Amino acid sequence: MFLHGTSKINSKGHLEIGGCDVTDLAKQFGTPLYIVDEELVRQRAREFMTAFRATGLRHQVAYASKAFCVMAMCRVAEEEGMSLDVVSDGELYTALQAGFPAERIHFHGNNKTPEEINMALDVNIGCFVVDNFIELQLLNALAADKGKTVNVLLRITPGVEAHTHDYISTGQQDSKFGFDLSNGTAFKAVEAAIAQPNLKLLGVHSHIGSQIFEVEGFRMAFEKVSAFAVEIRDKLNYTFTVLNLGGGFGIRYVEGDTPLPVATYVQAIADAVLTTCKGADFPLPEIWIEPGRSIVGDAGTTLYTVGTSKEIPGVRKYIAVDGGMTDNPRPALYESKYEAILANRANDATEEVVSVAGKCCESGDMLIWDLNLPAVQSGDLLAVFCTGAYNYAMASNYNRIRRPAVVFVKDGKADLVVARESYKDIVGNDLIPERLRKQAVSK
Ligand SMILES: Cc1ncc(COP(=O)(O)O)c(C=O)c1O
Ligand SMILES: N[C@@H](CCCC[NH3+])C(=O)O
Repeated sequence: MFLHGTSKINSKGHLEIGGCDVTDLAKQFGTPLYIVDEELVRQRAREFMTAFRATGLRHQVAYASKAFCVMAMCRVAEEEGMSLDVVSDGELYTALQAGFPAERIHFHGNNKTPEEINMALDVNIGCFVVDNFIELQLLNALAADKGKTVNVLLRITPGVEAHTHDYISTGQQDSKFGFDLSNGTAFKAVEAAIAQPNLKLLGVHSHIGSQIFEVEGFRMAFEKVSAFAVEIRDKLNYTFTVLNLGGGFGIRYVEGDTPLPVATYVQAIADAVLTTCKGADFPLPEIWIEPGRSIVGDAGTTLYTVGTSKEIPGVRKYIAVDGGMTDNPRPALYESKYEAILANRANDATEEVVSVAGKCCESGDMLIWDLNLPAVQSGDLLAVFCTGAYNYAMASNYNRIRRPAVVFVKDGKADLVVARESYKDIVGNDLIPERLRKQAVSK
């Protein structure tokens, strides 16, 4: 059994995270429950910050809040000295409500609306990562209306395919994101950006994908990006001061996943920066990165209560938990794999192989196939590990299932940071038009 961060099995044979016995957490907060090991989040953030400091490069580590965006997490990101990457008005609003400094926020997205751009302009966010020509014009016009000049990076697709699931790989040429480097579009975008009076072009951004286990993709992306920076300097006499290499640093979900230590990724990036810039006599740029999953992924655990089971002799045994694809859509979307244990009987010997189903009315609502567990009983607690990234963030109300609560645990204390949705929340935005109300009454 692989335990992350502060997780351990206590003397009662129960899973404990952040000094809290999860069986107590289940009693106090109910299940399903997202449990976040705050210390591990902070540790991951510090690994990036420390590794960058050691390189001597000017840098920003921007937490990609899409991975898990709640106000408490924004507070932790700020306290750890990170910047913040947001991709929507909702994420921006969350960050601002949490008091995150606007000047450390970077705004991403391939279809930012005028309302979103205005909202970000009004609070003077640090940087827009511009994705396309329409946005370039729109941003300049809206900034001009407000008499402002804004920092921008241009998102380019460097033509590097990271080895990961197709749906989460973004740096290849055939992608909805960014300006294509290889066909000259990125060059035209730089010319267009420089010509806009209300935009200050800092440099370019590239993101090659997610859950990446090797440094080669980052190195290749940097080589392409830096060669582009040199080309721009030589042809347009314009020098980029920022290069952003995005996120995508992999984590260990299951046995066989082999992430590199954070310092290895960072050192490889720094080596590429130093060598290339020296070779091209290019002034050292500020390096930005945007880790999401690698900050919060392994710090999250989802706790479920087992309910029913179904055995099909000679085929398999299903056990069903009180959540599923509504709180973790990743297995259904990407065939993602997870490890799990019985949190209330963690020392019991494994006795059976079960497949873990959710409670949605959907055959594809499976969390884990073929998991070794002790003989499972109704009422057991199942802890699924590594659910900190893209779980709460991608949760839905399908089947009108209420989104679970989130607790931060640390030093034996559990703090509720997101309350479980209520029935009221479920119908909170519903309205019954007068004519239907009458019908309902007359039935
Ligand atoms: C532009 C950008 N930056 C950062 C991230 C964060 O990626 P990850 O969570 O894999 O670090 C993503 C998502 O993949 C992204 O699209
Ligand atoms: N949502 C993806 C990662 C983000 C991909 C897009 N930037 C996942 O759960 O793995």
